[in-house]
Amino acid sequence: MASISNANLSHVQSLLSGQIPLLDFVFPGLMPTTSTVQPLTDVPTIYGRLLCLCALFLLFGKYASEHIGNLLETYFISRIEVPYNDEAYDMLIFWVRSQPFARTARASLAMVDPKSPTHSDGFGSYANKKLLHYSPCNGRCYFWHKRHLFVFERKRNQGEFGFTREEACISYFGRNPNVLRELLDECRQYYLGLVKNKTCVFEHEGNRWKSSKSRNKRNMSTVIIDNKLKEMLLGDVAEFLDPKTRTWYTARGFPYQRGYLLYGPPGTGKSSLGLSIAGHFDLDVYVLTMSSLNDHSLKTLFAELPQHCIVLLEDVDAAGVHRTQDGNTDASQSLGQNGSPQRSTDGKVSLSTFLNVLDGLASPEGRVLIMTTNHIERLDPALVRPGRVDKKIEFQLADEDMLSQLFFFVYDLQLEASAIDAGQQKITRDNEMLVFAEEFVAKIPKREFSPAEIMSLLLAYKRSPCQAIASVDAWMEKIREERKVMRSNSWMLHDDDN
Ligand SMILES: Nc1ncnc2c1ncn2[C@@H]1O[C@H](COP(=O)(O)OP(=O)(O)OP(=O)(O)O)[C@@H](O)[C@H]1O
Repeated sequence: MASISNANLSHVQSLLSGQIPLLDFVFPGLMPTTSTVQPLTDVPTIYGRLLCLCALFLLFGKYASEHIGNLLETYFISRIEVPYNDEAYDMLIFWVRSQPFARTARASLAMVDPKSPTHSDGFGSYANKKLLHYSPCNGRCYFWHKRHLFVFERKRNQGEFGFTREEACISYFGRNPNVLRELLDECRQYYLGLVKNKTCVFEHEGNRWKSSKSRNKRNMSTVIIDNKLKEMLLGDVAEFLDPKTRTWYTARGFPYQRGYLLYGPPGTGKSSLGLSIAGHFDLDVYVLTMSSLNDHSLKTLFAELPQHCIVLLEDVDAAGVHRTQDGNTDASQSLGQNGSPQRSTDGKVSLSTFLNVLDGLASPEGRVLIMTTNHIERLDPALVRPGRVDKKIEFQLADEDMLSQLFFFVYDLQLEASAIDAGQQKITRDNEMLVFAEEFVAKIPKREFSPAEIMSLLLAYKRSPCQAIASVDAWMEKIREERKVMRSNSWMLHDDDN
């Protein structure tokens, strides 16, 4: 028996000493491991030899599996990486979240579903409040889809400026890249279904745009401004977005871009109009917050804008766009806060960079810039010159026509609901509403209150036009009083500054 086992062992030993160079040939890089292990096969006892053999096979198994894994990945697996800052990332993640395999992943990311209610259902039950949704995270998920085996990988780590960065990749066992493209197209369709009738809003994280939220499209009819002005603006944007206009610009060497400055008192509908234009033309909105930018990030962000989008820069006067006292738009001058020129060493945006970026040399074509301000007089003339700002549109406090439109805007919908009982009754209500509207308009001085203020009164009595009319006097007193207090506070602040 012993002689058999000794013969076997010596056979294995000779086999190994013969096979190891062969293994090194098949699996390059294995040499250092095998040469370390080879002296161990000379161990005299049978148990020692068996132990060495086991260790050798384990090492070999580990190496072989890695090597085979790499081979498979290189030659038999197709893969698509999806960058975090691209909208394709949202497309993939939203789709993954909706899939059954996302619910069974062992490592998941939990987040509150923004669409779930944030309040109780009115009967004290919180069953549906702040529901969580889960998506696979930090690991691999295998799933079957349309008869193919896919792998979804996602990693989260700390990125620049303390922002969380993620990486995602989707791969499948096969050599046809179209299978992955078809899957991503399915993700795209799913995402487009989710954001249908929504305006996608992007904000910046460091030097990158990131989709922040999508909000319901705001209908143009919900922004009450002079109708002619509205039509002029819609016509202007429509003409700009027309492909023929692009060809016209290109033929003449003009940068294909458009800029609007909406100015006027607070609460007159400037931002609302910007968002409703985006909704009307189905454009995404990119919101710029100048206070968190420097020259480099501003240039990078403009360079990464897609074709045809709206760039919204609110309260541009608060970004402190000024000229130096010697009249230069020097690069060392920055868009600091409170309108005071600052040196660019503090990492803010310099006026000259801002103007260059607006001139469009580094930005993609087709962007529509909408800037809003309450103080047009504080803006540097260079900023608002034609070419940078093509149209300046003034927003005003509510006049007679706007007051009446706002009144009907709030109560007209109720009128529609009550129109179920149609006929004579409806006509009577219509007449009644006209009388109410006239009474309401007559009580409020023109150009004293903003549409936002008027809206706040009407919404407080949204079910009772009579009560709204009855409350007008007290409400005006309250608003005037509040304004006085605010004015005296701002003088006090001003005195303190001195
Ligand atoms: N012209 C308007 N028509 C309809 N709603 C309006 C109008 N103006 C203001 N509102 C309402 O008032 C609120 C504030 O409006 P918005 O933010 O658009 O004003 P703004 O002019 O941009 O103000 P600010 O200059 O302070 O940024 C919104 O809820 C909006 O619906």
